[in-house]
Amino acid sequence: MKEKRKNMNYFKINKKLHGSLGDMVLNVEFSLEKGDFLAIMGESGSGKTTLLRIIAGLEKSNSKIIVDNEIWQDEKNFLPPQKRKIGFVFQDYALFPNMNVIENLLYVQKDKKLAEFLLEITNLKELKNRFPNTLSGGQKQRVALARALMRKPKILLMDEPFSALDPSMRESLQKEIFLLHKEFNLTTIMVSHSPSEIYKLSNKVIEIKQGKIIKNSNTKEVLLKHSGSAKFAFEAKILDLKKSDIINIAIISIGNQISEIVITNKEAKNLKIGDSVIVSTKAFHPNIKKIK
Ligand SMILES: Nc1ncnc2c1ncn2[C@@H]1O[C@H](COP(=O)(O)OP(=O)(O)OP(=O)(O)O)[C@@H](O)[C@H]1O
Repeated sequence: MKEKRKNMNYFKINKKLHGSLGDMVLNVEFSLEKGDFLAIMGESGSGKTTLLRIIAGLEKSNSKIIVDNEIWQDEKNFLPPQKRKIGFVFQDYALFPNMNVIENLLYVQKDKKLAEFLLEITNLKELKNRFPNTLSGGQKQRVALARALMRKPKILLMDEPFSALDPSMRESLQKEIFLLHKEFNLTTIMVSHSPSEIYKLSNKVIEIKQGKIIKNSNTKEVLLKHSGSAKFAFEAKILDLKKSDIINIAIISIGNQISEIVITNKEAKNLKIGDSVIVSTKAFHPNIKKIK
């Protein structure tokens, strides 16, 4: 893989991990252009968080990391975390509880002007003297984001940043992150389990399984992979299977929705509760009703 093109960021990550199924090797290689928004998906324990921590320099590993033509890590070099231009947003915010909002930002860098600017654009100005325990989840996550931007990062890392938020908070923060990513021309890497979030925010997706990349593509290609000739396709989970005299019904969950669908005898024989399935339809005239 070509690793030194201008504006290219190159990552070749290698680390032995003790996985739940025994030892496994996290071994992934990818490159990103400035301005890319990469989503990383994969089952629990596949190595996603460790990958972010290695890029941030928080874990020792046998890796090669080049960001904006600067070697952060290779066989001979290891740039410590505080020297890497990284912003890290964690799932649980990780704010300093004994510091108010603006102090949390200034701890990273004593640049009052930048801190005031970031508080302004993340709508936190009114809250700058408040302590984290008096803020809502969404507000805390916005502080974490503003703090991550204090370093003017070359790479913004986010580990499931919306998972602790309710759906409306999640949606407004997603919009904010999308705008900030564009405005600051960031290169962002986000771990996420949510296809809709990945679709809205990212332009590239990597899927990891047991430490290896099993898909690396642009977002639309990966997420619309099941469409084929079908018009709609959703990933769903079977919650229950019922059989009446004439028909078989599967109760499925799609995101936060639960639906009943009629299935054939043959399909019913192959399915059991808990299975993940693709439900697709060739409906040509969908009915769409606005609810909000
Ligand atoms: N420093 C380490 N040394 C050895 N093994 C590790 C280390 N850090 C994590 N692991 C193991 O590597 C595996 C992957 O962990 P990781 O947290 O990266 O997974 P993940 O994909 O982020 O999972 P989740 O989606 O549940 O957060 C786990 O089994 C974990 O116990």
